[in-house]
Amino acid sequence: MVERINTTAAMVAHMAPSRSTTPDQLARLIDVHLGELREELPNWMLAPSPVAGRGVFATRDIAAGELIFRERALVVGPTARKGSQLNTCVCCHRLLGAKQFLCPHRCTLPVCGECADSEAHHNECAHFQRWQPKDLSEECKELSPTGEPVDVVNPLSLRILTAVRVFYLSKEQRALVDAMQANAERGYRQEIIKAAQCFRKFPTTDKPFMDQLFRVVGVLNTNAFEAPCRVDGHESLLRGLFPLTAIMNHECTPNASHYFENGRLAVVRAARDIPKGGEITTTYTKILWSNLTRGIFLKMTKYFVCNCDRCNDNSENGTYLSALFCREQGCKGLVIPVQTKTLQPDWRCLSCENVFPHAKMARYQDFALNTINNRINTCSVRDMIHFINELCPRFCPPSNYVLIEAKLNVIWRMTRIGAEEYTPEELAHKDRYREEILAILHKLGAGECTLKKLINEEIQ
Ligand SMILES: C[S@@+](CC[C@H](N)C(=O)[O-])C[C@H]1O[C@@H](n2cnc3c(N)ncnc32)[C@H](O)[C@@H]1O
Repeated sequence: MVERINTTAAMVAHMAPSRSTTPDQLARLIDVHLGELREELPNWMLAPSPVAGRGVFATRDIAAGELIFRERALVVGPTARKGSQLNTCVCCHRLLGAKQFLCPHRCTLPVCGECADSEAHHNECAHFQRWQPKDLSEECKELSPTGEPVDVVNPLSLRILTAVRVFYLSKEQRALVDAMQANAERGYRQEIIKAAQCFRKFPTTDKPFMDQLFRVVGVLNTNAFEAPCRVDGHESLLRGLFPLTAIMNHECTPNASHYFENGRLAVVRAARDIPKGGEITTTYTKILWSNLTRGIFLKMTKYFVCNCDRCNDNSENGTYLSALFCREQGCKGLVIPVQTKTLQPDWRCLSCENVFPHAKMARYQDFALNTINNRINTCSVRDMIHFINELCPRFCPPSNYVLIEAKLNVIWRMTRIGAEEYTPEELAHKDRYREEILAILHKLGAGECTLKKLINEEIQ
């Protein structure tokens, strides 16, 4: 039975923080959370990490491909990202009708008829009602071409739902949330301030509650994953907190890979052999991104600078994923960043040895990125293959990560269910792209990573 909490004060009292969770307490909370998914003798353990904070470590040798753990989400909710279909039930994640899909109890959350009266929706429904959401449907009536009322969801209030759900977890589950790292980032406050504007009675003056909420949102932004979920053919992205998966620290070519089953189960496997005592790592970025792109992403979204071997090698294990063409007239050499420990390096040509300032090369990289991404968004697969093979080589070296990602996009589109028929020549290009990407993953030492599995098993 879900506990019913009726006032903000009761929620806060129920959510009292335990500031200093010891490693033993954290391990116990994780065990309780794993429940029957916890192995009797796990091949992992939690320990302080030389990389950052706590980490996950191998208790014995683990072979590549071996299962490390499976974990159910502690809490999930809608990501409500740009481009998400907001008319998706917040409980069962089914696609709802296009016009009327909001909860009949006027909490303004999109929910199906069955879930509207379910135990799972009860607390959050009452909670949103108490905050008195502003009803956008009335204001946006004129947007409907027929003048009929059309339900409208504010993505900002929808995104706060995962945080609200944290307040209704059990005491031990909330102690686990409280034991997780929360980066203190001012941008996270904006998320709450903007959400507050969607309600008439958001308790903005209730400092203890707001402090709790800021911390919960900090925990979510530091640790939550975007986990794909498919229900009746409808795909949505869930914002899911998987505490054990989240405790794994980042490495740009990690020794473990994680994937999600229907948004609610995380599965972690060894990508390479991991020796007893070794830290088990995962990646917070895309594996094919260049050093600079990963560095900027980690700095801007996770607030740290990675210092792994791959980040410290400006040839990027010989993959030259950052490389651009030399800007010197007549030279078609490859230019790569010189220094590795800065996000604004000088760039040097491997042929003529000329050095270029970062600003110039960053503009060139942006041009390549925008040109290729514009094509991806607007071109058919057939035109994309022509563009990649005939036009890209004029301005972008074949090793550049943007071009590699474009090839991955072509493979992906060609193997989608319901994709059109392709000529033998087009299929041969697809196979060549596959081989190229597998060779890059091999050079990176990525082992049995998720992308390799995807390329070999699903997008052949
Ligand atoms: C999801 S937490 C990882 C678990 C964290 N170590 C803990 O003790 O809870 C993500 C945070 O861990 C730290 N972190 C993870 N990988 C790192 C790395 N390779 N280098 C530096 N900091 C890292 C960063 O502060 C990052 O924002």
